[in-house]
Amino acid sequence: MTTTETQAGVLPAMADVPAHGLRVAVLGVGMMGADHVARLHSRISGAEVVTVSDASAEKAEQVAAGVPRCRVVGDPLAAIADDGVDAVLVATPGQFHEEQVLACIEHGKPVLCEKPLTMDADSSIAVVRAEDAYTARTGRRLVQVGFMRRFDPEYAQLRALVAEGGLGEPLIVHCAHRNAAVPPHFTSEMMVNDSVVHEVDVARFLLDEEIAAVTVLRPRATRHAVAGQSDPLLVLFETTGGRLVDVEVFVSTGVGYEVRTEVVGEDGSAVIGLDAGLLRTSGGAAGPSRSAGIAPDFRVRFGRAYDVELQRWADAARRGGIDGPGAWDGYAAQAVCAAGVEALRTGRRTEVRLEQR
Ligand SMILES: NC(=O)c1ccc[n+]([C@@H]2O[C@H](COP(=O)([O-])OP(=O)(O)OC[C@H]3O[C@@H](n4cnc5c(N)ncnc54)[C@H](O)[C@@H]3O)[C@@H](O)[C@H]2O)c1
Ligand SMILES: O[C@H]1[C@H](O)[C@@H](O)[C@H](O)[C@@H](O)[C@H]1O
Repeated sequence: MTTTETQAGVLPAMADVPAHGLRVAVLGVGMMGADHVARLHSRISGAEVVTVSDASAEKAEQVAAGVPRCRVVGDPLAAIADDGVDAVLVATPGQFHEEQVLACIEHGKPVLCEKPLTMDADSSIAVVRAEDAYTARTGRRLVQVGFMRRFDPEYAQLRALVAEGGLGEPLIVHCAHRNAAVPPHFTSEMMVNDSVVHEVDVARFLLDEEIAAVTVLRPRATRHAVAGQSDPLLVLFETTGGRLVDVEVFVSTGVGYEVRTEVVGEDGSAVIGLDAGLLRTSGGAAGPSRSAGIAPDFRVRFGRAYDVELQRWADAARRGGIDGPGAWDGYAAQAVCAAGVEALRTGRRTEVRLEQR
């Protein structure tokens, strides 16, 4: 079974393509949503943001003011149901994704949902099933999950190298995922669910197989850790093909946004995410000379990936489909994270419970 979904085969006939640009509603215009609105408005062709919705009316008004003809709709479900909206981008906090994505399926609207698909594996599989029922009726897929690293040129190159056998059989993947800082409410569970979820998807994307078990180790914590948090963590995935993936997740480095991945194969290894010009990243708070070349956050490091992700999604959505990681990928990531949170709690190796596809 392949874990990489390409949806070109389920796109409808060209007759269904709207003559106008894709009219997008963006739900949640906080850090990511506002960034995506700006991106859709200024860098993505064939799409326009016609509606924004946010729990904070003030924030929504502020963002809408920057986009001609964009209106504010208070109720996100009304924005989804609106006939003047062709597709939806969900960038609300994770706990609202399930209801909003299910509403998109009900109204037959393509949706790009920021990660996580939902907050747990049970609700994610419910989304997979709802979309499957829609696909059985229409031949269309609607749900794309915002695992943007798949659209990053370095990750795409690494996957191509692995897929064409350039490293021989891949055996081990080493990952580092470091954030300069996180808000005070960011728990160790969130380090798994919100941060390591990207490595879950990267591992499935690079190796094209599922993750079978997760172990989480808690090394000595940094004195900068948020109260009650174990930071850093070392997370180990075992894949169904017997490969190992280790992830160092460290969210209070005080330095910058460092995301590295190295694949070690039988015939060589390849690493991405090494910022050219970087000499050292240690020594306390980031100063310009110490962190030269390191992106401050994901909006900078993955800016190009978000551009490609949204352009390809908008192009596919105009034809009524998706082009990227789908609901199953979102579900599989949640199932692995659930095992990760249990492994974090118990200190034991925990097997992933994945439904039959
Ligand atoms: N792909 C990535 O690299 C990446 C990076 C950061 C965040 N994210 C994801 O993007 C999503 C948003 O994260 P963020 O950092 O922008 O959060 P945020 O808190 O900055 O923004 C969320 C916004 O949603 C609004 N909101 C809350 N409940 C709502 C509701 N029911 N309906 C409409 N609006 C509502 C809030 O008022 C806020 O403006 C999360 O799912 C997060 O995991 C992804
Ligand atoms: O929600 C964010 C986001 O997903 C980033 O890409 C990740 O690096 C952060 O650790 C996480 O908190």
